[in-house]
Amino acid sequence: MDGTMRRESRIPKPSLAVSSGRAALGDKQNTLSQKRRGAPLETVPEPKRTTAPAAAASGSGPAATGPVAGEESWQDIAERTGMAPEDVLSRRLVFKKGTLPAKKLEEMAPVIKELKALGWHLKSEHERAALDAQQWKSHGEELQRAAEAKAEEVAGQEAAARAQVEEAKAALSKAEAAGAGLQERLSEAEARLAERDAELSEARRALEGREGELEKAAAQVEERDAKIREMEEVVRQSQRYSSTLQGYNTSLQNDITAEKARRDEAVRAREELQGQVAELGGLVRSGERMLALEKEAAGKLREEREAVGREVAVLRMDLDATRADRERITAEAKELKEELERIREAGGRSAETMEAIANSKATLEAQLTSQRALLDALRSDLGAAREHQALAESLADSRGRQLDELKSQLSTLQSSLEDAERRVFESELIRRKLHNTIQELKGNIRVFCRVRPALQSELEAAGSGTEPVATSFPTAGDLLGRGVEIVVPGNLSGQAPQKHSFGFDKVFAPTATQESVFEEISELVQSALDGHKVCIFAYGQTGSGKTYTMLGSESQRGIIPRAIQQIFEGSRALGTQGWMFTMQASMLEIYNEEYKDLLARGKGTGKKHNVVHDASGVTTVSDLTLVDVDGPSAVQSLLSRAMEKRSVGCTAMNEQSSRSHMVFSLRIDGVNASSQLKVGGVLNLIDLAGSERVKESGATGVRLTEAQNINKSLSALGDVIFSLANKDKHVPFRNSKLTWLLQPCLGGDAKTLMFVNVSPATEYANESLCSLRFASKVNACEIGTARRNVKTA
Ligand SMILES: Nc1ncnc2c1ncn2[C@@H]1O[C@H](COP(=O)(O)OP(=O)(O)OP(=O)(O)O)[C@@H](O)[C@H]1O
Repeated sequence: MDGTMRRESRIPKPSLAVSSGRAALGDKQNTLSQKRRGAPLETVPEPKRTTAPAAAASGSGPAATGPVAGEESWQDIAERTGMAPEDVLSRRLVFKKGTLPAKKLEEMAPVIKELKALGWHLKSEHERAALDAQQWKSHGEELQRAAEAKAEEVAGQEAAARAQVEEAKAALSKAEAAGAGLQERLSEAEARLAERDAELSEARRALEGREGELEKAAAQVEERDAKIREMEEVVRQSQRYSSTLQGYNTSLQNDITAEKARRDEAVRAREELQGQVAELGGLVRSGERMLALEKEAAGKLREEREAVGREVAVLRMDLDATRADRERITAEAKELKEELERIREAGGRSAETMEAIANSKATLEAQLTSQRALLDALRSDLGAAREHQALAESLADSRGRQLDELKSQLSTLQSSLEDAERRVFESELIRRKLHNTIQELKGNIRVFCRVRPALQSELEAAGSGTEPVATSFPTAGDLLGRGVEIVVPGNLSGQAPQKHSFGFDKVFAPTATQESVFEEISELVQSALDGHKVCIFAYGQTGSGKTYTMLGSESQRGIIPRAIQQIFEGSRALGTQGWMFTMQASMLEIYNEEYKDLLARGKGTGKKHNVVHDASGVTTVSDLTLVDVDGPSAVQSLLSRAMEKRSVGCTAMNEQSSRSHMVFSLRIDGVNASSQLKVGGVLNLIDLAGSERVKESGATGVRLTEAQNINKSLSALGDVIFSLANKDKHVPFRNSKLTWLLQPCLGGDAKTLMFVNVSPATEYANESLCSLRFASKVNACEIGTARRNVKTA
């Protein structure tokens, strides 16, 4: 309920008790006076009649002051006569002429009585009216006082409300100012965060750059390592060859002083190189250690960066929360403002609203305080994060400096390596030259051994407790890179396992690639272009990797395709010196002691062929298809054609076993128009069929015949080699088609290289031992000095 109404109801109201006898007149008078004032009838307050005037009430006063007891009152007269006071007052007494005064008095007596009663009545009415007026006056005064008090109260309330409104306004503007400050601080914090983010991403980029440099440095170190290994290998070869030099032909006595000087030079160079290698090794190791430290530091840096990133994320979350709070506060302030507006508009002065405003203000203040605290915390967090960043940056700087140092060390290393490489290259040239001279003078067949990797089937076949691999390689000493050891397991008759060591011109371990193998023979291939007869053949047990070494596959190209490519590239290079080359290729196989033309077509197929060697060492195979070739692709298509025809079968030891000896022959004729020189070289590349223990392979039928023929021809090859080694007068070249075909290579003026292919499996250790023994004999076999076929045109 409205407070004003409550207060008005408390103001005393004069009560009016109207006597029933006077009601009509009073009502009439009231009505009249109201009409005169023009005020609405129902709103006129009725004065309260207290008591009648004392004299009239008691009736004990003199006649002049009140009616005489027993006299009729005006009310009775009016009731009786029905007259109104006006009727009495306006009545005129008319006497007949001559009426006596006594009579007149008598006639006048009732009128006088009526007038007296009316007079008394009017007097009492007047007194009553005066009393009422008095009461109305005091009531009016009371009302006036109440109104004044109320006005005062209202004015006080209004002033209080106004003060509260002012206070709320001040609180609001304070809140708004605080909000604006908060906003400002938030944007500042955001700007700082953005700055921080940019700094962080820059640091991250710098770090990535450093990481890239680290990787590059690591790659360089690896490259250097590989080069050092290569250098070590070269040094070892130098060692080997320098020691071989000592034992060589006494016929070189005259040259020995010069050779010795050269050898000493090589040894000195080698020692110097060894020293450099050791030094470089130390440098590389320290570089590696530094790199490891660097990597560790980079890892720490990365962790710190991640920690900073996490802190930034937390800060961002805090900032979001602050932003949400700020928005909430802004919304509340807005609501408050709206509320104030409403209050202002309504002019309401509700104490509750004021209280609510005060409460909101207090809440606002509390929130502002907490926001301020949060901002302080944020600020301190930002400071800490900045410190972290500075630390990370200084760390990155020091890492950068270390990296620069490392780089400069690496460049020093690089230049000393380049220097060492140059020296190694020079000494390698000397070594090769020396080696070729010795080889040519010595005139023996060179032997390279290649041990293939263990096949999955071999690893699986090895029983538990049996070592699947029987071969090993010396890791130091004179035989490093050219030695191979094989352990032949013990047998049931009590024979203990036996280890056998062999040394060849070169030994390729299972890890050797096709490329590295070819690199070793490329010079030999090159000499075919110079007019030499070059013969490279692969010998070994079935499944030991002969075809893989000679032909390889599309992705792992072997010696034949690589040699062809080199010959054509070399011929093109010699073209600039005036050389013109023509080349003819042929391919044959010896299958079951028969020559077969692998390039024959139509009528040519199935023809019988004979081999003839003329006095000048030229070998001719009758009716053999000779194809002019002008590039590697032409030869490649011939190879594919031939391989389709070659006799291949599945044996117990090899799914794709070559059942024949395959001979690829490239005749190279060169003419130099300016020097009038002619050269005639031959490149024979031979993939022999594999030796096989018939008993163990369990071959029958066709496979048995093939195996017998293969073994027979290989044993004939052995006989020829041994005969040559013994310097027998008669060498049984004619004992097989193979030895007859290879006669010029084995016993003539050719440069011959034999690959002995070996399986590493313990299962085939006995066969491998046989192959290695055979190869050893071949290596010791002297076949004469290689001769270059050069004539004047
Ligand atoms: N160096 C090597 N690296 C990987 N695999 C090899 C290697 N040498 C040989 N092999 C694999 O060994 C298996 C036998 O090799 P390959 O056919 O060359 O033997 P082979 O001596 O020619 O046998 P055969 O005398 O029966 O013809 C093949 O699967 C071949 O791919």
